[in-house]
Amino acid sequence: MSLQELRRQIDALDAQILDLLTQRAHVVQEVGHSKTRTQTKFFSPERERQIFERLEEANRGPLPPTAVRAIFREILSGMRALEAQIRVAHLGPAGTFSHQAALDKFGTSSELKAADTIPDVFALVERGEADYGVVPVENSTEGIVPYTLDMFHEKGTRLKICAEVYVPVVHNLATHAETLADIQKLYAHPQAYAQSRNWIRDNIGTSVEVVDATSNSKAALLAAADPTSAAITTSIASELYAIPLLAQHIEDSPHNRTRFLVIGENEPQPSGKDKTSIFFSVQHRAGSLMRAMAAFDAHDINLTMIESRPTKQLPWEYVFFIDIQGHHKEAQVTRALKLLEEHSLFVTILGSYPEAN
Ligand SMILES: O=C(O)C(=O)C[C@]1(C(=O)O)C=C[C@@H](O)C=C1
Repeated sequence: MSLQELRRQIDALDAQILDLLTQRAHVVQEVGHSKTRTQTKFFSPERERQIFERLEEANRGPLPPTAVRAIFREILSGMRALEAQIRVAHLGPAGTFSHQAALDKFGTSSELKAADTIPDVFALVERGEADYGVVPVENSTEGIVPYTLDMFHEKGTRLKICAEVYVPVVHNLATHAETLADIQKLYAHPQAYAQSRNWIRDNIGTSVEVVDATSNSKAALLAAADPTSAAITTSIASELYAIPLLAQHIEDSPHNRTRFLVIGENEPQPSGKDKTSIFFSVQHRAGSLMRAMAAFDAHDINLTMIESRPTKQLPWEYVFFIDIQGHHKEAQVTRALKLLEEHSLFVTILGSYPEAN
């Protein structure tokens, strides 16, 4: 078949896709009206999880699952915006992994706002200036982000966790220099540098001057102004500051990822595959933590994270953060949490939300 004929087929298919999207958009507008009447949250992470899961099962290729996901992430973002403009605060500045996490969850049709600190992200949502917030909570190689956990027990936020997102930690080398040999200065956030140290040593050498930057995004901004310098940065920051990527995936560990939480006033219903985050405290006595934790074993509940934080009220007293599989409305989880309560000073549920696909 000629190129012209193949392109005619593509045009006809595009017209059908657009027609179907328009039909879908009309249905979503009706959902939006019904949600306005019943005062239901427009963002429904449990429903979105089911949509992605169904698409993944139905996909027979040749489009890879990541491509189907990316396409539908944007479709859902556009559809959601027909119901309401969703405002999302994330840890800034723009161009960082938190920005990437917010885009991965909400797509480009949402209104994103960069906040200076993790407490600022919470404050924007608490004051109603954003509908949701996106904050980092743990990294697979560096461990937890204490500032985020402390917002729950120390600062006592009323916000709930309503979704989670995992973002692979991908570092790139952005520069206006033509070759690696032309690079004299390297701007990098200390963590990004530490995570790309071997690549830098093997490819740029040890004589390059390394200058600390406060974020991956700031590194790109600084390097964009000087063609003899480079930055370790994210692909969105390289787009944002129009500085080309000379090398991609310079991170030393390909398995490093960061988990982000979406916080808001939304309490998703069970999706079929959920997580529940809680924190609790036990008496400062031998065996009390073990007796409390036995609740999960007794009800066959799987733990995906456990972390302790000092109470900061009395020295050497701790609160425990735990993520379990299941939704707190599911009978087995309800029973386990009741048993946990019997052996704890207090138990606070931070939210039940769909597990990231
Ligand atoms: O099913 C819903 O609750 C909708 O609002 C529709 C829809 C969609 O486009 O499919 C849009 C936004 C929600 O987050 C989930 C799904």
